[in-house]
This record gives sequence, structure tokens and C-alpha cells, in this order.
Amino acid sequence: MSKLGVFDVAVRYGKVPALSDVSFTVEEGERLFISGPNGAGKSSLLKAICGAAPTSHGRIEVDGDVLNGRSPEAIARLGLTMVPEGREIFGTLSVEENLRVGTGIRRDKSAIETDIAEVYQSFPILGERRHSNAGALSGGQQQMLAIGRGLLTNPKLMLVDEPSLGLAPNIVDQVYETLVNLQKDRGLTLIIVEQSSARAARVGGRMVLLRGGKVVGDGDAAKFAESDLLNEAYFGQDNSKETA
Ligand SMILES: Nc1ncnc2c1ncn2[C@@H]1O[C@H](COP(=O)(O)OP(=O)(O)OP(=O)(O)O)[C@@H](O)[C@H]1O
Repeated sequence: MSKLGVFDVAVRYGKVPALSDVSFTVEEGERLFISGPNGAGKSSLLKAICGAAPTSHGRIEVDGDVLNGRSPEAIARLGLTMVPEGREIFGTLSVEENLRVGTGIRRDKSAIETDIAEVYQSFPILGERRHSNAGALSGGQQQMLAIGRGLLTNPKLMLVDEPSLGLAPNIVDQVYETLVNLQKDRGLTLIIVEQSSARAARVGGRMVLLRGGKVVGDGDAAKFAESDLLNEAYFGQDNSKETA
């Protein structure tokens, strides 16, 4: 599982159109960045995929299963997990209690303890602080905790909304190194909202560029970083679709 298809999708908030005519597919194991200026529709796209924002048009599929109209829980059961912007950590719960929040939907309860141990292996600081309040973790550690919690749903496809938000550049490096390693080790399909196209280019992968709720580019992130299309998406008027 984990080939994602987004076909002609639109999302509206009342009268406000947030996305229109959005189409792309993501292959199993691929890393896709979604980039674009503020208000381009990046978060709305992630929310539409994970069932947190209803689509007003179009179809979203994972391996042929149509996601539109399903609840976020039903979509999570298909193997999709979302690491939200702002991380949504429960500050008064311990690190371990936060991790266990992600396990409620799992049927394979016996594997949970092994998976928690694996998360502590990937993020030793979380193991060291497992009994501390999550609110006392640094921003980078909270981001690791949010990713760890997402992993405990045993996902095939992980959606990560702005993992670098509010973090120092060296901590962002660590977060991305962890994500890339997890992807290699687990064969995860990763979709990451990253406003910094330079960062996306450094990490490497494919980029879908949004502007004004539409896809204005789809191609190699490194090539976009060199091309004028990014400037256009952020500052310009040209709204035509191109391929890097
Ligand atoms: N809950 C909401 N109610 C009404 N309008 C919304 C809502 N959420 C988003 N919008 C609007 O939808 C459009 C897309 O917003 P979205 O948050 O998806 O963009 P974004 O690319 O993630 O922006 P940012 O980088 O600033 O987070 C914007 O015009 C925004 O104002």
C-alpha cells in the first residue's frame, strides 16, 4: 500500500476556495515535498488527504481505495498518518503517554511494545525522557516526539506538515536526517510540506509547487531551486504549469 493519487481535487472553506484542479500521484517509497508561499493551500492539501478537510470536488485514492468521505480514523487505518504543524503534543502527559496516543487504532496490540522500543532506538532522547512531561521537551525534541507518535500508528504513508517550523537550522538538519533514515529503513512514502524550497532541494526529492491553490510546478526539488519557476510561484503572475 501507499501509491497515492490526487485527481482534480478542490477544497473550499465556505466561499473561500483553498485548492482547485490539484492532481498528482506519489509512488510507493517516494519523497515528495509540497512547497509554495503562505496561503498557497499546502496545509489544506495535507488535510484533504488525511480526511481533516472535506473535498468539494475530485478524488483522492490510496492503492485504489477512495479516501473522500472517509473519517480521519478510517483513513489512518489504511496506513496514512499525519504529523501536524505545531506538533500537537500533549504537554501535561509524559513522553511515553504521548507515544501511546498513536496506538489506539492498531489491531496488532502485541507489536506495540516492540515498536515503542524501536522509536526509543531511533530517538534516544525520547527514551531517556520517557517519564518526563512532553511540555518540557525542546522544540526539536517535540518534533521528534510527533514523528515518533506518527510511526506508532504503523504507517505506510506519512504526511508531515512543516517539520522545520520554529526550529534552529541545525535542529532542522537533524529532523530531516531522521526522516530520511526512517524512510530508508521502513520503505515509508513521505509527503512533507516545506516552505523552504532551498531546504527541500538540499534534502532531495520531488516537489509539487502550489500557488493560489493550484499546482504550478511538479518536478525535481533541486532543479526547482535553480529555476525561475519558484520565484514566479512566490512573487510572480505566471500561473501556468511547468515541469522542472
Ligand atoms: N479554516 C479555514 N477557514 C477559512 N479559510 C481557510 C481556513 N484554512 C485555510 N483557509 C484559507 O485557505 C487558503 C489556503 O490556506 P492553507 O493554510 O492551506 O495554505 P498554506 O499554503 O498551508 O499556508 P501557510 O504556509 O501560511 O500555512 C488560504 O487562503 C487560507 O486563508
